[in-house]
Amino acid sequence: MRTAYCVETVRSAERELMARLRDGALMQRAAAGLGAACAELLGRVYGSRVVLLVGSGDNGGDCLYAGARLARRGAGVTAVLLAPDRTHAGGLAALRRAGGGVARPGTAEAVIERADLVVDGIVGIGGKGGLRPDAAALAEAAERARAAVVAVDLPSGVDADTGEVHGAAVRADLTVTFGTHKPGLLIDPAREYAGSVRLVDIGLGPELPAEAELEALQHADVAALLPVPGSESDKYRRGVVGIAAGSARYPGAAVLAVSGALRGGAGAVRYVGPAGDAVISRFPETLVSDKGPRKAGRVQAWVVGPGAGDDAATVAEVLAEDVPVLIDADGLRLADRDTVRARTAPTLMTPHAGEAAALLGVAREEVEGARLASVRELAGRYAATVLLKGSTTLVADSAGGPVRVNATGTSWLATAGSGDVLSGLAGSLLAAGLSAVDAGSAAAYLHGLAGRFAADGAPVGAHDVAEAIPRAWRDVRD
Ligand SMILES: NC(=O)C1=CN([C@@H]2O[C@H](COP(=O)(O)OP(=O)(O)OC[C@H]3O[C@@H](n4cnc5c(N)ncnc54)[C@H](O)[C@@H]3O)[C@@H](O)[C@H]2O)[C@@H](O)CC1
Ligand SMILES: [K+]
Repeated sequence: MRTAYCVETVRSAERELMARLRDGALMQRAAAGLGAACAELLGRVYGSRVVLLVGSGDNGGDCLYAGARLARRGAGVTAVLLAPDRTHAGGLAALRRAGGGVARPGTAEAVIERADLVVDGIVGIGGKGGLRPDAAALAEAAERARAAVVAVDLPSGVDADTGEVHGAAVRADLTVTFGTHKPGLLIDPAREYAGSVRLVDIGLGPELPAEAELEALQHADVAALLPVPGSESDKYRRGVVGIAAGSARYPGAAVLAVSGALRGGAGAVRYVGPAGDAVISRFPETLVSDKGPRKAGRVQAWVVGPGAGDDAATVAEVLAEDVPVLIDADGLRLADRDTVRARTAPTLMTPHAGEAAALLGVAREEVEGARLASVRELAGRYAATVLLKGSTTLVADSAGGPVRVNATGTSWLATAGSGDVLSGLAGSLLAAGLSAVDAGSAAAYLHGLAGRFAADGAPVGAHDVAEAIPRAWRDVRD
């Protein structure tokens, strides 16, 4: 499991740890890890040109000490100081002792333009809001330059706790972060600014609380969640998932939701709705019923909404069932909020940013720019588990606990019907007995991986993604 902690938690863990260490020890650990990562990126340190962008806090201190390490190995290191009178004194002295220098006023842009590597120590977890104009100018110069950019702890200008980016921020190729990931490094849009992320252990682990603010499942975590039939299993014990989806106008949504559900681990898939013929001709193993959800027979979890058009009655009927329900697509618009809130069985809602924006009454860009706040707000409003789809999918539960973030997705997944496959897959995992948070995050993980396998660098259709789910499943369990 990859975990991320907010600034406040990091600060208090650091205080605990620093109380037991000599002054400056943590910064030396950070600088050693940072220096090593920079050296690796440079390949040849001797003779390389390194420019340090140095703000007035400890982030600048890390940067200066790492720069001193590179200077001792023969790099030409120049520091650009944003606030010369408030620069970390120890770090600057170390850089000078190692043979590094400070850029003369007015030469910053020229120095950056000639650099092989720019190290961004403008601001770290002490940052507030978008970069100030003088810092923003340096970030822009670094973006224009051909140099590789390494961010210290965080790309300067991104919000560590939320992943929001307000105004200019540094675009890094690599971010070297200390002690723990910060939520912003795993959530878009900030994640994109971070490039690849390397975590340097500075001994913070034992001081961090057991429960993180954000979690990202890895292969082993997903493998442990996936249901495996035992020798005594029959289809009912493995779970029956009901799919109430599709309409005369959108029969394909039903087919795709069923295609995801068949690969999700439930023992049987029951389909209810007007697209029965289309479903059965593609997937003859589906149990098809035209009697409506209540009379469909045994179901351990329902998926309602994909391609549902305006069929509010079916949505209401499903929500009245006392089993886990996944609401997607049209169902999100048709579901009555108070009814969802009053449910005692789990509810998992799976909006994309546009659907989430409609439910929240804000613009789509607002949701995309503040994904963490949006998913939490929706979970609270509906007293449900909410999976917000996107380049970094988030899953939040109204009861609190860590928000899950999924990063296996690929932009090739932004294709019609891909969400229907996900809802079937997640519904199937719900029927197999996973909690709403686990079902949502394991489904997002498998779906993302399946998308990568199916796409392999080329456009794919949603049915290709569904067909690649077994491969994703095997890959995770290997
Ligand atoms: N606290 C610790 O134990 C450790 C901290 N470390 C480093 O220290 C950093 C935190 O240091 P600080 O608390 O000094 O804070 P920072 O260095 O992150 O930022 C504070 C400085 O940035 C300026 N600033 C804030 N917002 C700005 C903006 N929007 N535009 C331009 N300038 C802005 C402030 O005026 C202040 O001088 C971490 O990110 C990490 O790099 C590491 O050395 C490891 C140990
Ligand atoms: K930084």
